[in-house]
Amino acid sequence: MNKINIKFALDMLLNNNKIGKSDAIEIISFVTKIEYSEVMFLQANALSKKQLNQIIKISKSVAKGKPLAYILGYKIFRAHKFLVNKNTLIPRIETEQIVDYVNEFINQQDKKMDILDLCSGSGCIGLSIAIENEINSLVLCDISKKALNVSEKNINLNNLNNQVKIVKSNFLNSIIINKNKFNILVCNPPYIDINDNDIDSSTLKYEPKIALFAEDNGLLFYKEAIKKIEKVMKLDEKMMLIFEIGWKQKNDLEIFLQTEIGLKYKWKFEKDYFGNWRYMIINN
Ligand SMILES: C[S@@+](CC[C@H](N)C(=O)[O-])C[C@H]1O[C@@H](n2cnc3c(N)ncnc32)[C@H](O)[C@@H]1O
Repeated sequence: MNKINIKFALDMLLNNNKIGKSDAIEIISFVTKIEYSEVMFLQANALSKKQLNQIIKISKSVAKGKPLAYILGYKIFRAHKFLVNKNTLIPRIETEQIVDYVNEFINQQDKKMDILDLCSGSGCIGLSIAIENEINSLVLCDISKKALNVSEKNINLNNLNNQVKIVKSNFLNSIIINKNKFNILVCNPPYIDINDNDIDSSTLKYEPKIALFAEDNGLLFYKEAIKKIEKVMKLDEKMMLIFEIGWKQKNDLEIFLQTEIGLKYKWKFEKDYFGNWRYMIINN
């Protein structure tokens, strides 16, 4: 048996303490073009010298702190492939759960929904919803033209051109000017306090600052969206807003919700799978 095989490369990658098992399989799949789900069954397959060198090069870059998604040029999110580059945040596993809440809401409705993904980045949230449901329309909205270019590629990759539109906007400005209204608003805005020093060094070095930081202790975008509910949501139909939040932000947001919307709408907070407060959901 050829010693330079997939098993050899997997063992080598797993010796790199920055690479977990699923990333190691993803690297092998990327280099060999073997489906992710097949890699573990084909461990005896030989690797060429070129493939092994490519795997070693990727492993070294990851060891230096470069995020694997930026090296490969994509990230798997809810089993869907999304292209990413240095202009888009890398989709996070916590964010996947937003789509579960939206899917549940959509399943309870008898009409197709109009959806806004605000601060859309790669488009991973909105496009996952469009892939997993029958929707009426989806708008991806971001201030970064470069991020929108990536999301456009992701629309094409998933054959969603008919339902999805892209809008470049400073938060809700263009949406409000165009008088667009939605049943569902999903939003994972920048929410790290600009004075927060406790940020993963790789995130800080490689990911776009514009995707990370927000003023007002990181609360600026939530407050703006909550104040504008009447202007962007279809209030005479069933509606839902769902935001990803920082794990320390629930109390401050609760106080803001009490003063800003009181009993006008229902709201709740939910924890992610790691036990952190992570989602703010507002309904009529
Ligand atoms: C935390 S990232 C989220 C990206 C993607 N939705 C996700 O979950 O992976 C925040 C996004 O907000 C965008 N953004 C920052 N400031 C904005 C603004 N004023 N208006 C619209 N989008 C903004 C950034 O360009 C970035 O793509």
